Amino acid sequence: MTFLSVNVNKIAVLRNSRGGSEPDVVQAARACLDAGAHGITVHPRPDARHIRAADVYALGGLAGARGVEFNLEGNPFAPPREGYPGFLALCEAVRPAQATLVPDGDDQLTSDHGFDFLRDAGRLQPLVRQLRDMGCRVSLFADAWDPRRSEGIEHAAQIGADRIELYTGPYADAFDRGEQACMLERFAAIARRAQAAGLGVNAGHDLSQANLGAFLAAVPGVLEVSIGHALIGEALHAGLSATVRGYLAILDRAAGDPYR
Ligand SMILES: CC(=O)[C@@H](O)[C@H](O)COP(=O)(O)O
Ligand SMILES: NCC(=O)COP(=O)(O)O
Repeated sequence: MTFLSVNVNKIAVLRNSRGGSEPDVVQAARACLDAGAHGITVHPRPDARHIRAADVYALGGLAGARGVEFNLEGNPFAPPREGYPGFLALCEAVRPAQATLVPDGDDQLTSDHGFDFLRDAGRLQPLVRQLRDMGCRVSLFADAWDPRRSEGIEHAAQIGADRIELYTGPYADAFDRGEQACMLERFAAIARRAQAAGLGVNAGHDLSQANLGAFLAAVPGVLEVSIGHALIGEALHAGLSATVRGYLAILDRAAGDPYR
């Protein structure tokens, strides 16, 4: 069984667009867990464009109270700044069940590549150890489509990581073009190599109800998918009709009010 961890970054995007606290990320996370999601993911960015440190603390508390996995994603090399204490400091404070390290820069619109393990293993090793000492399972964001980056995937196991997370953005793009077959073969091959090295395999980025089934059918043993962007968009579409009907019911009641 593959676990679903819902990424609630996009709820915070909406909230921050108006200031204030609505829509509330903790309430959204609670709804996801009530519906059966296995965990909650957030990927706070140093510029606090969506998830803020306070959200991380609140969601960590919710996950702890509900006994579900909290997956905290981020770049461990990004320096702290005002409003962002740094990835390791956040992990120290909330002790997420899983820390997913992602090598992205502040200037990126979103995550778009995994680690180059041949190059990055040395500097990752002490961080992996620190996070494991905090009690976190450690997962490293990994490419499957770019042979140069996935070349040293076994190094992830050698430096003590528990899992990799396959960056599925290129798969989602290929799926949209109807050209996913060759991409799926590459993902399946890297997943098998990682598993042979003793690593668990997670996956995420741009997965959706349209492309998830084919991915899981082709790639063996995926332990967890973290999904946010498409899931929150799909949830908006799924909920729009009912919400509009709710407003119309209010207007109907008001029209029948003789004191109006
Ligand atoms: C690592 C990954 O693929 C996701 O965490 C993704 O980066 C979400 O981040 P944004 O919501 O900022 O795009
Ligand atoms: N790790 C991937 C994630 O958390 C969500 O990515 P996306 O579904 O928002 O693209």
